[in-house]
Amino acid sequence: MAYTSSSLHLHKHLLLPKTNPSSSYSRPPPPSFVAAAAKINGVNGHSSKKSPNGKAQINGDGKKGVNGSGRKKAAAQHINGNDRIHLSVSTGGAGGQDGFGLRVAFQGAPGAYSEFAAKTALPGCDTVPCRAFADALAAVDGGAVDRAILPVESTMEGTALRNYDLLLRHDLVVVQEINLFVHYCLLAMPGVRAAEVRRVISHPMALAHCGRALARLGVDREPVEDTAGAVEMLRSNRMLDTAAIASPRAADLYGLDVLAHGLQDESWNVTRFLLLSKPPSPVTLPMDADAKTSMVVAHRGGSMMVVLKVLSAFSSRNINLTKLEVINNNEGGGGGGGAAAGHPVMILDTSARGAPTLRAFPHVLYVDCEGASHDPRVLDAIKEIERFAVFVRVLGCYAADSNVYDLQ
Ligand SMILES: O=C(O)C(=O)Cc1ccccc1
Repeated sequence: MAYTSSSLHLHKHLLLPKTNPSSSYSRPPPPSFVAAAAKINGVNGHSSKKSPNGKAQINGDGKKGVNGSGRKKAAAQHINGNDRIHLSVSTGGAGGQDGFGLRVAFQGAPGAYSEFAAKTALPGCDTVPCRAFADALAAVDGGAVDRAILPVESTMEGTALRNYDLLLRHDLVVVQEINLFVHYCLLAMPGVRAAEVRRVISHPMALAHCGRALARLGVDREPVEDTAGAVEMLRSNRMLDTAAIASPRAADLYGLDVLAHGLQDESWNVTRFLLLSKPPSPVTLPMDADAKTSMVVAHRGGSMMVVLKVLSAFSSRNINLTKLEVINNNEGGGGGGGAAAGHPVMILDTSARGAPTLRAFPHVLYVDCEGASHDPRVLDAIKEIERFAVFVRVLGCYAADSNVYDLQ
């Protein structure tokens, strides 16, 4: 038994045709983004504690973080139709909140991509490293932090089913989405040459995204918890035959050499992250905001018929879908990479009176649509789906963010 998963429609902005970044970089940024850049530059270093050497610390553990002196201006690219324009920085997302005073849990060591995503979403936040994604979600669920950040899909691999599994087991709401260009570098201890590298360690997603480059190098691959953790491991163990795949920022933070840039098999490599909070959602969307609603639909099977009915519920109301992922645990299906391959999807049902219960569903759809969850058209579509579905849970309603941020 294994999950089968078919993604019918990935996040629409991640599917835009590739453009040549160098040609779009020459465009001048619109004034509003210049203003935002100035604001963020003032923020840097303000929220972070300073160590005696003037470097920023995260959680007082002496590690440098992305806020403070280690952080340069974050570049953002705005997508207008097929047009990519090199702009400047995130404004902090929905409602203009910059995240001051908020603690955001992420999986990995300081310098992990998830941390960059958190700082992009909420530049003023304090980031809290966690060993595993499950720990980050438990931290926000248990009230130890205010938010958690989770990568949920990438242009190269589609939905990160394991992370969806985790999300569904918790009573958390999606409050923001962030799309990040992910550039991978090959990092090694100072002085180590590429020819001396026998083994490459990194997060499994990073190893998968760089499969062709690693095959060319003819090295062994070893998965570790996260990209920055791999870099930290190299440095603390002074590994001279091993390289790590991580960001150029991680190279700066940990003082490693960059042996190669742009290791990813596809140049258009964007990861979508979700920022999660305990309900009720602390984010109030302006009435005129472009919103998105994420939901999970459990049904009795017969996926294609159900998919047609779901499509009809939205299309008859002129609502666009930005994601539709079909999850089945049919015997003999190709693996979808979910944490519990061969097992039903476990979803926390928070709708019933009394304590929320974890329920098992073999047939599930992950759906994102345009529009707010309180929009009458979206409400009606959900009502229609509830007539034939076993269970529907709205995972959150948040500002649609068509930016793709580039932290290179
Ligand atoms: O390992 C990291 O740095 C992460 O944040 C997880 C990850 C890995 C690869 C792409 C995006 C996120």
